[in-house]
Amino acid sequence: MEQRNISIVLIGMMGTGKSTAGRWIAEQLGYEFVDLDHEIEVAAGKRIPDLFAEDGEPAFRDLESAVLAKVLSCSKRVIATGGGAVLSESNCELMKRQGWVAALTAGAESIVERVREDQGRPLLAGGDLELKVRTILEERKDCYRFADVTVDTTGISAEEAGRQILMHYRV
Ligand SMILES: Nc1ncnc2c1ncn2[C@@H]1O[C@H](COP(=O)(O)OP(=O)(O)O)[C@@H](O)[C@H]1O
Ligand SMILES: O=C(O)C1=C[C@@H](OP(=O)(O)O)[C@@H](O)[C@H](O)C1
Ligand SMILES: [Mg+2]
Repeated sequence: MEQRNISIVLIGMMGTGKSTAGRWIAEQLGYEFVDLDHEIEVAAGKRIPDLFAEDGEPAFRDLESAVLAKVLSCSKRVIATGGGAVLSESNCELMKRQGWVAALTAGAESIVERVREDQGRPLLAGGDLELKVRTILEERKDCYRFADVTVDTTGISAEEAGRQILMHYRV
């Protein structure tokens, strides 16, 4: 597929700025912005915390995979995935085959600051936030390596992260 039309898929830990940078990149390119979490909420008819609480994480993951396959069927999209979409190997294979994949990273302290006020992430709810962030970062540290490009967002704005991704995409 011609790289200039291929959909951009953003992966990375919660709070690395996938949704924020993704929306900005889509605006710059005139591509459609798709937030996978939003599409999952529409498909489920409920918010993500309710989906986790009422149906469980496995049900969320199944829906995540189904919605991912659907949104990857079109080019000229910027797709912000959820941080755990990479936990399924078949999801990763699909992203790699159907999209151009950019991974966002950030240090644990930055992530904690960014997600602290947001109650929308059930995996980070309750207890010691920093410990949860560090544990999940460690558990998933190898899951984002398959990306075509990786951008560290620590200390830079979401817009600057988007700019760096676009520079690589346009090459
Ligand atoms: N590069 C950045 N620097 C500072 N804050 C950011 C940055 N990117 C995103 N944010 C903020 O961090 C929070 C989480 O961003 P979000 O885009 O939802 O991340 P993700 O989709 O990766 O979980 C939001 O409040 C957002 O405004
Ligand atoms: O990392 C994860 O497992 C998750 C990340 C969230 O998306 P963001 O990465 O956009 O926060 C959302 O999909 C859900 O709460 C689970
Ligand atoms: Mg997001």
